[in-house]
Amino acid sequence: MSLNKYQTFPLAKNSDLFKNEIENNENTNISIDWIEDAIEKKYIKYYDCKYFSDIQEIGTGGFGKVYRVKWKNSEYYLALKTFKDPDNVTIKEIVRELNFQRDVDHHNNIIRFHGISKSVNSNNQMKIDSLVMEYADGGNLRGYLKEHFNNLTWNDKLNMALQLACAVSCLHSVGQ
Ligand SMILES: Nc1ncnc2c1ncn2[C@@H]1O[C@H](COP(=O)(O)OP(=O)(O)OP(=O)(O)O)[C@@H](O)[C@H]1O
Repeated sequence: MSLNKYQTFPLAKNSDLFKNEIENNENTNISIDWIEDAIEKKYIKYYDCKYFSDIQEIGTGGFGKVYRVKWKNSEYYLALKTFKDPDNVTIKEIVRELNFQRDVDHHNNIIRFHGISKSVNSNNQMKIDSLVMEYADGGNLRGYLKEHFNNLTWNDKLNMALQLACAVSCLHSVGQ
């Protein structure tokens, strides 16, 4: 099964002006409204968590736990970056991450953003549960090098260094 990539955000809301407005605005509701609007217009794909199965914790990051899940009945794995109880700062970080993902989504060496899973909180307001990402099945680079370093040729190492430099250069080009 192949999942669509929703790379583009609403054009009118895609400008740097709007991006700054969102990121600098104290009002969290504007960020929430923006995400809800993008989901409604299908610029961001919404993943219903009832279709996640075979859920396995794979790591912990700055936002919260990261899980590997299967989507619907496919053999296809996704990574979920979850948020326990996103406060105002986290919600702004999520919007920042969404904008940032949009800018780098074309790059082969950067994990794809697929969408969002959400629920409703006690105030009947949308609550973002997780970012749904491409699952990297090769583990992290440190682990990979630990296990395989001695078997890598200079060509392999050069290729890896090139891919890393390419990805970092792309991140720098969008101000990260
Ligand atoms: N897409 C993914 N596929 C596979 N494993 C992942 C994926 N994303 C994260 N992980 C695992 O979860 C761990 C935490 O990832 P995460 O990106 O949340 O943390 P981070 O590196 O601290 O970044 P951030 O500061 O953005 O939260 C990683 O070290 C990795 O082992």
